[in-house]
Amino acid sequence: MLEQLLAGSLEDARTRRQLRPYAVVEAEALARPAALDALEALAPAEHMKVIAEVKRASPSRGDLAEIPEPHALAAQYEAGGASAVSVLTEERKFKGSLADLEAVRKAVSIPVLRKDFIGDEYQVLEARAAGADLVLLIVAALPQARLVALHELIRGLGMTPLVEAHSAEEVARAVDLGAQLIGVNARDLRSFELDRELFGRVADQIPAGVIRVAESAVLDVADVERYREAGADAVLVGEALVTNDPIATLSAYTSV
Ligand SMILES: O=C(O)c1ccccc1NCC(=O)[C@H](O)[C@H](O)COP(=O)(O)O
Repeated sequence: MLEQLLAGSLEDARTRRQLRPYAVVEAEALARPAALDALEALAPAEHMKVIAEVKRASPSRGDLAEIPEPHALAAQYEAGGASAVSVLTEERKFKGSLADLEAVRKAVSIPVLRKDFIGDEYQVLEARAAGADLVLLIVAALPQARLVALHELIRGLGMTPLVEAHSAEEVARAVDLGAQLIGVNARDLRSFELDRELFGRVADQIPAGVIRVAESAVLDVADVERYREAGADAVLVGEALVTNDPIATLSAYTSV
């Protein structure tokens, strides 16, 4: 499934590129105001930080919420105390788009993450041109040389890579990259199986000074508390926010 998701996102990017060539998008990316400092926004603090996700659907859970106005949901996330907003821009299975990201960027003043299956430079430029401050890189999806190149490009454009791992070996690869923001995803993106204990097993591999994010299947305050005890600085939450009152849920999560 991960390979299909990456191939689909790359194919869709190639289609967009026919209409908006690389040089055009690059010029737009370079003309944007500077990206917001996501490392500052997500820096360890007294309480858990939350990256709140705009998520309509997913391969593992099907349709979750219609979200006709992603900008309005993102504004609620900011009002509720989120430190950053994640926008799923993958179109085929998550029903997202770059237009969602652009709308969210205009509505909030906290950092915005492009959450997609990123495999080439054009997608990174698109992210910056749309106003993203962070870009997701999934270790399992890419050979190390590709990760290094995309990590450097994201940083070179002033954005922050969120490097996502799902095993001790992938965390080691993220650390080797020099990632300053590492996410440990409880969801295996191939089988969709959830392992909420994984974060606790690998957290010590992440060096001091690197921000640790626990991702996926954070469904209640007890999950947030468990991740906090295991050393998470932030959680990335989708389903629980789009299927419940986002402000009340965020208020509870950010009190941990
Ligand atoms: O969510 C999925 O089913 C999924 C399947 C395959 C690849 C990625 C997938 N999700 C992306 C994410 O990482 C989550 O959207 C994010 O961590 C939030 O998860 P949740 O709070 O469980 O909605």
